[in-house]
Amino acid sequence: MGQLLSAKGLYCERDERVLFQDLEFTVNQGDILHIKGPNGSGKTTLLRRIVGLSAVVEGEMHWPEPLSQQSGRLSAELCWYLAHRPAVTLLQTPLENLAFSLALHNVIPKQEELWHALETVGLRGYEDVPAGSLSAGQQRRVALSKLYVNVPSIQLWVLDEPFTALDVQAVAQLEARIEQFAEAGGTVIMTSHHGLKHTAVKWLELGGKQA
Ligand SMILES: Nc1ncnc2c1ncn2[C@@H]1O[C@H](COP(=O)(O)OP(=O)(O)OP(=O)(O)O)[C@@H](O)[C@H]1O
Repeated sequence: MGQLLSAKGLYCERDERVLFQDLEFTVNQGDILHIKGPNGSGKTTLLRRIVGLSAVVEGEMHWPEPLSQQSGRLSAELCWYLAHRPAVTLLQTPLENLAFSLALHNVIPKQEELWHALETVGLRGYEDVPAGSLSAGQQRRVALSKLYVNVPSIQLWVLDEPFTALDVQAVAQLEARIEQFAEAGGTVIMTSHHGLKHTAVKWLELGGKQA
């Protein structure tokens, strides 16, 4: 499978503290790249740079077409980015949140696909409850539900601590879904303090070693 991202000479300094320097890595289609490191080491900062939301990281990042826009930045329509705090609209129901996320990517799924995704993440029965009335783990499940809708245009998942607040069963289910996406040729770049069991995971440790 082809190369998806190559990054070279990445440097980031915050409040006169160097978070990382001379950082270099490549990501291929089908890879799961696990970015590790202690709290405050710059994992979220790096993910935000990868999806083009942060300008504080210097250095080169190259995406092949069609993943890159003319500016050389990642094209947002080809990627799901799940931020550390679930991007869930609290006044909307899980069903509305999911439909809205997909619509932003110009995806209008069949109603049964939405129900299936919500059922898979254990939110059947809660589809009409405003997300603000759900628990932290359930809100995380709302954000994750889009990963269970098949969107052929999405080639990359960028996930920041996706296991936060999930129970043991939901963690195992999400791990399996990540593996399934990668086995089908999708690429995952993620942070997690939770160790992944998948054997094909590549990892990158900020301030540490790379594999
Ligand atoms: N907007 C900001 N302005 C100034 N400093 C910031 C900003 N965002 C993050 N930082 C600093 O950058 C450092 C790295 O933060 P970041 O969130 O990338 O770490 P992390 O490795 O993801 O941490 P955690 O494991 O706790 O999620 C922290 O020391 C943080 O204070």
